Amino acid sequence: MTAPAVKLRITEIFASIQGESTWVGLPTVFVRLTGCPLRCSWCDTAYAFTGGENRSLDEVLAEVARHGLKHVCVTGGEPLSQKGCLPLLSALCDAGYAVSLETSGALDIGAADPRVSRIMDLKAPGSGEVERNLYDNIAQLKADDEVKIVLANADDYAWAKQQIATHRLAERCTVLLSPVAGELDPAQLAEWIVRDRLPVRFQLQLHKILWNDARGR
Ligand SMILES: C[S@@+](CC[C@H](N)C(=O)[O-])C[C@H]1O[C@@H](n2cnc3c(N)ncnc32)[C@H](O)[C@@H]1O
Ligand SMILES: Nc1nc2[nH]cc(C(=O)O)c2c(=O)[nH]1
Ligand code: SF4
Ligand SMILES: [Mg+2]
Repeated sequence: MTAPAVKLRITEIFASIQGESTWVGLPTVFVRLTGCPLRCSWCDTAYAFTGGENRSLDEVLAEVARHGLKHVCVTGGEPLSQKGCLPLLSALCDAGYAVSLETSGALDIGAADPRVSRIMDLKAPGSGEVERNLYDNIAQLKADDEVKIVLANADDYAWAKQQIATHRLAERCTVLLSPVAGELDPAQLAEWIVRDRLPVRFQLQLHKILWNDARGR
């Protein structure tokens, strides 16, 4: 009996410079899956909540291959909200790509192919989705995963400090602190991090510096 066809709903596939995580700066193919069960107040990708096109796994792999890059970032929307995301991740790894997964932290990361670098958000209160954090994910984090906390204000920063200490996040993997574009002054966040000697990596969304909020960049 042949395996059922893998279905994927895709918003966009594009080549750009990785703008986030420790992979920042690398030419990368982005595969943006459609749909998300969360509605973070500051989400910069609401256009991926709906729409998209049905694509087969083979069609997606062929389009990724046409870009001729080594790095692939599977994102969304919330990619793990589609069952097809898991076989997509494994097929990309089997094809020899270096794969990262951008995920909200609200869904179980445990079934993702262990070769994938999971860039997992921990939603701060300013997102309006702090209740959705799935704390069981933390014990599953590997050294090549990353936790990203996007901060909208000083309260979010205080919350992040508490989370980092309580869950000893920096002992597990890289912790990224990222300011909400247009809400928290990046320089202010950088000064807090240095002042408090936080064991984190400050991040700015590089692609927004290059191309503002353009889609498909
Ligand atoms: C669009 S989300 C898609 C992946 C997944 N749904 C998630 O939330 O991690 C990709 C990344 O962009 C971040 N992000 C979304 N809107 C942002 C904003 N306005 N400022 C800074 N980061 C933002 C998210 O926190 C997440 O780390
Ligand atoms: N250039 C670029 N880098 C990114 N890294 C993570 C992104 C995302 O939307 O998940 C993203 C994105 O949308 N564009
Ligand atoms: S989980 Fe990700 S895609 Fe969904 S609303 Fe939040 S930032 Fe946007
Ligand atoms: Mg983005």
